[in-house]
Amino acid sequence: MVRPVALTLGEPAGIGPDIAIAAWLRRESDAVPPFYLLGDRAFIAARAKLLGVDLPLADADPGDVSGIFTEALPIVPTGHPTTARPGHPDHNSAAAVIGSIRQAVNDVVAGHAAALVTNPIAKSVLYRAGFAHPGHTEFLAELAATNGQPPQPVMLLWSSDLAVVPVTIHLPLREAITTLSSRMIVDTTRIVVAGLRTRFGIPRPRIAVSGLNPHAGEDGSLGTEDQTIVAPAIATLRAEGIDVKGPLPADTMFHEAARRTYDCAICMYHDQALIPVKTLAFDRAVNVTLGLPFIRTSPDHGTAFDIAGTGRANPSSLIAALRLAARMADSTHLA
Ligand SMILES: NC(=O)C1=CN([C@@H]2O[C@H](COP(=O)(O)OP(=O)(O)OC[C@H]3O[C@@H](n4cnc5c(N)ncnc54)[C@H](O)[C@@H]3O)[C@@H](O)[C@H]2O)C=CC1
Ligand SMILES: NCC(=O)COP(=O)(O)O
Repeated sequence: MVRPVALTLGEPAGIGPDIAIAAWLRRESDAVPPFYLLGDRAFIAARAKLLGVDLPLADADPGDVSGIFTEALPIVPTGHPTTARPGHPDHNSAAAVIGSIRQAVNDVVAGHAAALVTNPIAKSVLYRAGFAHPGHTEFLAELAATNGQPPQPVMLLWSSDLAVVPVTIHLPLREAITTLSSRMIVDTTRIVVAGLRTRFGIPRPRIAVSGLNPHAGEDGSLGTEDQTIVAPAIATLRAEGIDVKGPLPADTMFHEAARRTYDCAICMYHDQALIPVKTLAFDRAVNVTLGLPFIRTSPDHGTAFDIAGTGRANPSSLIAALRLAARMADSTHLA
């Protein structure tokens, strides 16, 4: 039996429901693997109606999904009635959003689902409801903790044009710079190399590490962190036999010819990594969390409140996330 992918509700006032519905409608044309949505059936039915879609829905258990998927979008109820209006986020939806994530993680950990795909959440809305984690990446690591110790999660943005990883993730830029350490770069890169080998079938990943400062510090005259933090991390990784180069000036490492020389770029902060990949591949890139004991992917974009409920949301990145999650779940033979 094919185990399905568990898809979370995400922020209900955003485009998550729209793209979930659109992905199911494209299940045949885009070879979308069987998935189920963890949410409120009446809410999904109302959004489909708003979008003008005649959508068959079926309440399901994860075990029933592969038999249902061709005929109806399977909904696994979470017990949280949801009433959000598109484009109008409300922190009262937080329990439904977080409940959906928790239940999906339980399903994956219990083996009922092959992988977890998350729809976008509005982080500031959840913060107002008391959510204490910067984003999914850190929350999922907390949920995966053993003996109170969360694994180090690594955010990989994957596309056929470019794969990038930010070493510091959801931090204010000032804090990202003071937090950055050689240890973080080394630990992150080790997790990336292991993930590319076991989940992506790249036996000897080629890694490019960016500098932090303009021109990677210009020999120390534009900042010393490239010499004192980044270069020693690269030396450590090289001594372990990892194919790694850098620190590379971040402004010149993403052009087409440069991209052909590496499999993944390790960057020092969020926007240094995400701007190039979202510019090159906004519709195709997938956010993957490495370092967890289960597979998690997500579309690269956010909640897009400006177009929720209008039918203009493009489901391509979600479809890529569903397909990649299923492919990664199939790749355990590479481990
Ligand atoms: N994995 C996650 O949960 C993520 C959540 N977010 C959250 O999303 C919220 C909004 O973030 P923004 O920076 O505005 O980014 P966004 O990605 O939601 O929107 C940026 C622009 O891209 C457009 N867009 C996004 N996805 C689209 C799609 N599938 N089809 C067509 N157009 C699309 C939007 O309409 C908007 O004009 C924030 O609260 C942020 O925290 C952002 C990124 C990832
Ligand atoms: N910009 C990427 C992003 O915010 C995704 O965060 P996460 O919710 O997947 O941790």
